[in-house]
Amino acid sequence: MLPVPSDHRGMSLEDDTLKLLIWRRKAPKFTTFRINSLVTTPSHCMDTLKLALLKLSESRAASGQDSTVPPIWSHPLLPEAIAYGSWARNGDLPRHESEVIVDPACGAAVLRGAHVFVPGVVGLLPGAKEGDIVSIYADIEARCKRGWAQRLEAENRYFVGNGVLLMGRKDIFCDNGIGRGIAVQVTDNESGCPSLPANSISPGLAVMQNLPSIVCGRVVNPQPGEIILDMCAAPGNKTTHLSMLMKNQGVVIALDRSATRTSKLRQLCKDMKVKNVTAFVCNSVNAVINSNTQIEGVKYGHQSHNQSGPPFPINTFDRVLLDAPCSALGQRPKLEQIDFKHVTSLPPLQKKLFETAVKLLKPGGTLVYSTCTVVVDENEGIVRWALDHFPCLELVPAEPYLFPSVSNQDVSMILSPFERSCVQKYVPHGNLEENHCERDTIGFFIARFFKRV
Ligand SMILES: C[S@@+](CC[C@H](N)C(=O)[O-])C[C@H]1O[C@@H](n2cnc3c(N)ncnc32)[C@H](O)[C@@H]1O
Repeated sequence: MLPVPSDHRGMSLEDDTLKLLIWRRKAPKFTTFRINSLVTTPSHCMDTLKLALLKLSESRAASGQDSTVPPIWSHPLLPEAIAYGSWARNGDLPRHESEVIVDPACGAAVLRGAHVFVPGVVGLLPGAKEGDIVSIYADIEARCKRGWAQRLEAENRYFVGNGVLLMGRKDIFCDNGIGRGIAVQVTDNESGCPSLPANSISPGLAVMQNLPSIVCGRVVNPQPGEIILDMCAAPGNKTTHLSMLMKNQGVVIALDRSATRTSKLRQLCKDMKVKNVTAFVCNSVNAVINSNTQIEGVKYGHQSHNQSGPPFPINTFDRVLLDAPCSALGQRPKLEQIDFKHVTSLPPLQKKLFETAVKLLKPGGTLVYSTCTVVVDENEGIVRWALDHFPCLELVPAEPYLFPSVSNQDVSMILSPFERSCVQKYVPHGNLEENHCERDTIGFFIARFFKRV
């Protein structure tokens, strides 16, 4: 069901895909990190970030830009979450004659504070040369082939920032494949998000993670010594959070269908000194031993587990996180068009994965279902289906709550008032000027179930 439901805080997004598109294009004004308490403290990371922001602000002051250091906070309920704000802005950024066209993913990265790397560039006007001051536009309609040499019409492009061109066409669109390095040093982006150097916080000390994803790990609430399944785990942001909450004690089994993403997960575990995660490349739909072939008496104790991959016997895990593959319409900034066919193809896969999750969960265990989308069929629709199909499941409050659930007509027809009060949903809201890190964030959905004994 699209578009997204209305929001009780005021703005209705029903039947208004355009508003969703506008919201997706804006970067949240806050950049959130999750601190790895296995190896560091929030205050250490906040001090490091403060220093990095101060340095940036000095260089901005030197070039005459607004240099008020963005605020930095730690979250009162989630000590592992810290966030910093954006540069203040008086008026619009100037637009320059010389233009660089980038692909939508590169455009979104610029809005998040990145520079423009060569592979992201699709177009540059003839005659553009190193040292030119340029405006950067994203090719939101995917009109340009690599090497494009004209201006894009206003309705097909989206302004993301300004910068200094560091190389000309010849180096960017070189004949022998794709060049490397920074093509445009971004001096100001449209979102005001600071361009902190990638290594501002050493790898392993913290990861950039949106606030609702951090809440999701807390809703799972894993305990030291338990055995946890993370069914769609890569690249491991939530897996490593679970492990951190368990103080590295117990077992986390991380599954993902993508081998490349699973390698990233393993690397993240290494960087973060996470020791109780074992990862497997696996289609999680098939992660349960078929009931006909179930091996009686196999115990997945903490010792044997490291050697034992999927499929697993039924009733194996204390807690299961199903952070499902989804349409990701809550992710922002995103500059691509929405692929509606893809959106409608997802609930059948989500249901198959859910069915496996229920089988693998121990009676008395906790199942958390989450997505980073705002589509009702992928969220409340799955909860309704699950409650109707699995009498063993009970919907329980997805605490801790940062956001109350959403009430609107669509959702009221699917979930009862009590059920609506249990789930947690982050949705776009009307006031794009909202200035709060819990409100100006990504779209996300969390539901928690208890499996009756
Ligand atoms: C929302 S992302 C997971 C993000 C991850 N939980 C984190 O916090 O870093 C969804 C993941 O599901 C994986 N996936 C998709 N279909 C799957 C399947 N049938 N079995 C296992 N993983 C699957 C994708 O490869 C992708 O990595």
